[in-house]
Amino acid sequence: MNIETLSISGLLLVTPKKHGDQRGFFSETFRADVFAAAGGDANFVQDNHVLSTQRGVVRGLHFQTPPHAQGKLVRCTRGAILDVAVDIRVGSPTYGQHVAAELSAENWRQLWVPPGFAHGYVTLEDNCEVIYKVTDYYAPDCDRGIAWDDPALAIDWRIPASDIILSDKDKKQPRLQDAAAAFHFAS
Ligand SMILES: Cc1cn([C@H]2C[C@H](O)[C@@H](COP(=O)(O)OP(=O)(O)O[C@H]3O[C@H](C)C(=O)[C@H](O)[C@H]3O)O2)c(=O)[nH]c1=O
Repeated sequence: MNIETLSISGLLLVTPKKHGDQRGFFSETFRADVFAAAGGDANFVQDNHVLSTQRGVVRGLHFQTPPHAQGKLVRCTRGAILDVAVDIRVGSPTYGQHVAAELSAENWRQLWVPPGFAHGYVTLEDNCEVIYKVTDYYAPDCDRGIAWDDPALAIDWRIPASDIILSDKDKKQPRLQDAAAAFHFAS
């Protein structure tokens, strides 16, 4: 399992090893000891499995506010997504900046998104399945969002805006500048 840091502190790109043979493959997709040794501070309590049937589905940008903020370890087991994490920690030197990582059944990569980030992804193919572990339970009252197309974030989703498919909720998320501050950077 290879784990590398990214341009924004706290984010990790995890690439588990696939052991292939004539039957297929075996892969340890999560190891608590390896993840912790790389700085992943996580106690996962819930697994999510999501199917998006069409290319161009954007889910996000979402986060849960404290006391139910979630860290997320995200992977794509069918198709391909562009996974995006936006630093929303007030006072962070990278506040409002993002990392975008292509996660796919092919590259087998995972993105660790700690609390303090808004998270979202776009499907790059039809029939994408995303599985992710989270460090706190679903708390609808703490569910918040940022507009996927906030011009201040300048996210290149790689899919024409005319092809983007959104939930009704995500059609009316606020821009970051208009959203209540939920996280403060602790250096
Ligand atoms: C998040 C969640 C949702 N639900 C139910 C609530 C709705 O009936 C249905 C769809 O929920 P929603 O439209 O919020 O799903 P997404 O748009 O995929 O939301 C996710 O999008 C981005 C990628 C995230 O990072 C979050 O994990 C999450 O906000 O699943 C649950 O039962 N449990 C849950 O943990």
